[in-house]
Amino acid sequence: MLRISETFASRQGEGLLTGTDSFFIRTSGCNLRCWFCDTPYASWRPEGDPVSLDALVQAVAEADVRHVVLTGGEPLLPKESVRLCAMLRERGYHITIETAGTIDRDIACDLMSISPKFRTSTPDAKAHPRWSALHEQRRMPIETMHKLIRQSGDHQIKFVVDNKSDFDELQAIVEQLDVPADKVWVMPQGINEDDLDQAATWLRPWTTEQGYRYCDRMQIRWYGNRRGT
Ligand SMILES: C[S@@+](CC[C@H](N)C(=O)[O-])C[C@H]1O[C@@H](n2cnc3c(N)ncnc32)[C@H](O)[C@@H]1O
Ligand SMILES: Nc1nc2[nH]cc(C(=O)O)c2c(=O)[nH]1
Ligand code: SF4
Ligand SMILES: [Mg+2]
Repeated sequence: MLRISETFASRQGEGLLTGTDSFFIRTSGCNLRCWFCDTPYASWRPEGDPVSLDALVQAVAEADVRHVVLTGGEPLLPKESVRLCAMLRERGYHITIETAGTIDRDIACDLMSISPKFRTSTPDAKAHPRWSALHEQRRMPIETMHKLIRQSGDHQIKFVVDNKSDFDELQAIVEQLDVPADKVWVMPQGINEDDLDQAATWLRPWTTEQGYRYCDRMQIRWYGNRRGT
């Protein structure tokens, strides 16, 4: 069983597979608490009931797509995700895992999409002292990220940039992960088109200068910031 906040058919809105029809499985629960989390119903206030792995495989079959995105919350937190991923791959699906990359699991997927969390994503220490400390302690286990990358067919590193002060940390992480520039995606923090358009004015040129790839959040442009899209 896996606690699930939502499943839905949509198009991948971010990164390498942008535009690809996909079935999304969103686990509930997260070991971090980014202040900007766009799915608080899977992190800060986790919702949803346990669903059997067989029922999830069945839901994927009914969706009639080849691509599955396992996201959350943090999909590597429940160990049952390893089995679900294996079951789906045995059936020939392409699996993307959207993860913050902080949990060490022996899991194989087709595209490991790691979104490392900067110090600026830590929640406010006064309002959330416990989660602020845990976020800081957990967010950057570089060796775990290396291992997740090694285990998967392909990978992308997708940074959420809130402001220019994130640039130095981004560069330091790219260096430590030792990934080529074309695996690095730079995505603006934002949950509406105005945020995205504003960020693009300063973030897109910087991204291009560095040789990285710019990651718009197309689902917001296609559907708005709505659940189940
Ligand atoms: C909700 S997270 C779930 C997977 C995993 N916990 C993670 O953070 O990678 C899915 C994706 O949304 C990104 N994200 C969450 N809130 C965001 C925001 N306000 N602006 C931009 N990206 C955001 C995350 O960085 C991640 O790439
Ligand atoms: N359309 C769409 N594309 C996405 N790519 C990553 C998502 C996520 O929340 O992990 C996501 C999502 O929630 N919707
Ligand atoms: S790690 Fe992902 S799911 Fe967890 S709080 Fe941060 S953005 Fe939300
Ligand atoms: Mg999302």
